[in-house]
Amino acid sequence: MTTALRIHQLNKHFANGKHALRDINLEIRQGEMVALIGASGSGKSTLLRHVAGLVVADAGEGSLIEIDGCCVQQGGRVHRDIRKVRSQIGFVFQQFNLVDRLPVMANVLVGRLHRMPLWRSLTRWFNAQERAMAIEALARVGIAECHAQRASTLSGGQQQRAAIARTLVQGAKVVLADEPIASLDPESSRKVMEILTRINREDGSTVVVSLHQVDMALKYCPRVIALHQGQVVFDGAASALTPALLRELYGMQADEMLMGEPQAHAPIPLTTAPERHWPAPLAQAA
Ligand SMILES: Nc1ncnc2c1ncn2[C@@H]1O[C@H](COP(=O)(O)OP(=O)(O)OP(=O)(O)O)[C@@H](O)[C@H]1O
Repeated sequence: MTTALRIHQLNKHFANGKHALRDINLEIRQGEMVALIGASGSGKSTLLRHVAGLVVADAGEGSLIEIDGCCVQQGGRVHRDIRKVRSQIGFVFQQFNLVDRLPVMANVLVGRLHRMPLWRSLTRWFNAQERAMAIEALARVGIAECHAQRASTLSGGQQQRAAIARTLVQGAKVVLADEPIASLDPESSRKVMEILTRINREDGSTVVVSLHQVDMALKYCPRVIALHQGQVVFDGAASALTPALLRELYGMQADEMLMGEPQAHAPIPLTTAPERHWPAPLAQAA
């Protein structure tokens, strides 16, 4: 299987001196569904933003990020062809990043802009085929009937689904989702995770999703990468990440990571990862 994402020797110091990412080396194969977990401030967003080329790493000979063999950034410089590489990357944000006053359809069609001739992207003139594609994407995420509504009139969960539809019309090979369920209720969270799983399975897209809730990571993602203070402290099968190991890695912070939102309904398992039942706070698990 080909490598979808390669990160080599990545370090990031912010201007205030914070060493946010430390010697990150990772390889993610095409078609994997991977959870990025870690306590608040562990570096999840910073890492995903580097992968999308939104933030540059420390200057350094060896540092490299590649998507599908194409350079995103190297040695602290974003590649000159970053626009082309970015067209392969769909980014789903915690706060959806939709234009509130525009209809849902127009928000979704934004995903096509990079594939259109310049004159059309400037005038935002979309043809019938593109519109049909947007409706189909909205149908896949279950909100086709909302296409004409202003984005601001949708619930949080529906807005996040519209944001995912935008990555579908974009044709992104790699979907990076940064805390996509952090501001959603349990039912909406479950729907969003199931949609991401379906995209991964049906389209073969690589999905990397950062999550606060360990239970959601284990439920939906066969592979988990855990960050702690900017370092990768675990990278392996979800089934290997036991509560004891989590406590070893995070100490008291593990309790907070295990206390996800209670599930409104028992979710349908969609991954090959075994169903896991976590004792609520780790403190009680010993
Ligand atoms: N622009 C910045 N300038 C300085 N420090 C920053 C900046 N952005 C992030 N940091 C710091 O880098 C560290 C990692 O932050 P990051 O947002 O990546 O963590 P996170 O794991 O995504 O956290 P959360 O789960 O709370 O979103 C934190 O200590 C944060 O304060």
